[in-house]
Amino acid sequence: MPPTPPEAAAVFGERLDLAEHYVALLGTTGITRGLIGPREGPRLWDRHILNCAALSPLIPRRDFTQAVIDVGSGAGLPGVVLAIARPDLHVHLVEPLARRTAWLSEAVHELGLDNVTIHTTRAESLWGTLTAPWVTARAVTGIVQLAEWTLPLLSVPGQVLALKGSRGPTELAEAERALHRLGVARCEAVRLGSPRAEDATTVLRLLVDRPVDAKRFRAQGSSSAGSARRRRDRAKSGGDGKVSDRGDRPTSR
Ligand SMILES: C[S@@+](CC[C@H](N)C(=O)[O-])C[C@H]1O[C@@H](n2cnc3c(N)ncnc32)[C@H](O)[C@@H]1O
Repeated sequence: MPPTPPEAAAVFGERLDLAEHYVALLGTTGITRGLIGPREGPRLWDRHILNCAALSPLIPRRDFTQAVIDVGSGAGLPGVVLAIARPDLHVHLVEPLARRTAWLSEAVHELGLDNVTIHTTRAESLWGTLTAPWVTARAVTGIVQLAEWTLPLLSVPGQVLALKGSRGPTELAEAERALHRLGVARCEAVRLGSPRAEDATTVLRLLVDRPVDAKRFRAQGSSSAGSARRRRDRAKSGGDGKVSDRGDRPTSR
């Protein structure tokens, strides 16, 4: 297993042993069962764990439990990392592929995490049944399609936090008008500095201050304008937006 970097202690505090255990699971059965690419083993900490943990300071601590919906969790990135770093949060992992959620269930059980719920389904199928003030996602799809899938999951006020790489600000600039049309009140690209990051990390933050009606997206989803926008969005982001059962690419950060 890759050695634990010194920054990890500051991020995980007394739950560092849990983070190390999760890295060990990712680096063994996570790889053999195809949840994470075989070349990711040596860079699990830098490219995955610390990259995902960078989201944590964007969710302020409250004196009550806040829910987070992590969409397209794959091997639990960033949802499991947040659940380990932040026992004050309850994290819902949303992942449609049963093969992946089977591994996630075993991992969550082995880590003894009691602040995680796993949903084997697509984000859109939870519209009207699950809401939270925070939605997180990494490497799932382009920002406009992600907004379509996730804005109906937000309680108000609420935020989508999408982890991106150095191209994040450009992606946001290109998507801003479409995002406002979908009901986003404000959006910004937050640059996160990490001395160990291979690539600059950006979080695209979408703020919503009134409920977003999912019916609008159902209607848009059937329109040719909606389909054309999604095709453009996918092409720009490199995200496929499809649910395929191949091994995860490292990320499209
Ligand atoms: C490239 S993987 C990224 C996994 C993880 N977030 C990471 O950074 O390693 C994208 C994941 O999104 C899931 N996904 C695709 N469409 C989805 C949808 N509509 N709702 C929820 N998850 C979806 C896929 O099954 C896949 O596991």
